Amino acid sequence: MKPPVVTVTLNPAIDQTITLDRLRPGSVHRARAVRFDAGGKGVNVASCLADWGVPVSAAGILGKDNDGLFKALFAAKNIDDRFVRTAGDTRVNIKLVHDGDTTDINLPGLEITPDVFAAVTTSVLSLVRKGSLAVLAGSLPAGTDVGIYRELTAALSGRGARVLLDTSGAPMKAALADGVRLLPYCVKPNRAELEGWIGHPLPDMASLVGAARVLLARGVRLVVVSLGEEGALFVSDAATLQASLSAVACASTVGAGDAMVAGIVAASRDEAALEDIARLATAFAVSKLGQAGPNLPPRWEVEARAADVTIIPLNDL
Ligand SMILES: Nc1ncnc2c1ncn2[C@@H]1O[C@H](COP(=O)(O)OP(=O)(O)OP(=O)(O)O)[C@@H](O)[C@H]1O
Ligand SMILES: O=P(O)(O)OC[C@@]1(O)O[C@H](CO)[C@@H](O)[C@@H]1O
Repeated sequence: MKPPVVTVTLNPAIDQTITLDRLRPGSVHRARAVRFDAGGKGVNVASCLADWGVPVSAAGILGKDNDGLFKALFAAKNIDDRFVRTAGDTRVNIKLVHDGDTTDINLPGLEITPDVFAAVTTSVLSLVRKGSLAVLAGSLPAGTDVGIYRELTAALSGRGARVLLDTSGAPMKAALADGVRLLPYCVKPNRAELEGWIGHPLPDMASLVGAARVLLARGVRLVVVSLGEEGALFVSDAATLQASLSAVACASTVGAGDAMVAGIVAASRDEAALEDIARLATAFAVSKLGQAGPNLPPRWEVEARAADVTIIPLNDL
């Protein structure tokens, strides 16, 4: 049996997606539709993995007063619910879909006490073994020590798990700082997150690849830089390539990056080569764009898209 896959979401959210004809700041809007989805980056990754047929445990911290949507998602998709419950409500993040775009308003989240973090760490470590894939994704709840992803990465790597980190700002800096000994196997920043990490603009492919290679030199094995409609860069010691596919439909861009992480996990679990990781991750992301909520369409659709992905080698950059 393949080693277990676990996702960790320390700051999950209920996503309230509101569809507007157009957004005009300062005016009254009449919404066309609203929906609520259990979300947060690691929850979305788990949801897409479950759709693909990968058994997955979802861990992290949920407010016990409004966990109904999460329970329903986990039950419907057979996701192993390992969330620690704490007092209060999980945050509700607002996603405005308008003018062919999405505007996110993300709230800070619950205040978490150290004993809750200790319980999460114990639970996550009990779920992995050598070869496991562990996804650490999203922001941290208010007041959290920014080193928590660095510490979790070290503890998980010490158990032989491969860590995929998708975060931004100070927690990303702490986990990927010069001199940190145990780094994630994979990171998936978007352009703004990578610019924030390196500290200057990355206006073209050459500068993006250069920044990704700084991370490789530190010890990260796979760097994926997601670039919206330009696709994504996949950079490892073996090769550098850009993968893209036109989106046919866009129900919501929320969670496209998380679907991409799920595709990286699914392909890495099968020890796929870099080009196949890029194909599957891109197919997951573009397939999710056509779905409302953190969901994938049927497997055959995703497989057909994977075959259609355009791959451009950039080894010479
Ligand atoms: N308009 C688009 N056309 C084609 N592909 C897209 C488009 N938007 C997103 N994608 C695909 O989805 C991937 C992830 O999207 P994006 O770069 O927006 O991630 P992100 O910023 O991490 O998103 P989020 O945090 O909302 O999940 C891209 O690398 C690309 O493959
Ligand atoms: O505030 P964070 O943790 O950075 O991001 C949270 C979030 O925007 O990420 C997911 C999309 O990637 C959503 O489900 C959720 O609302």
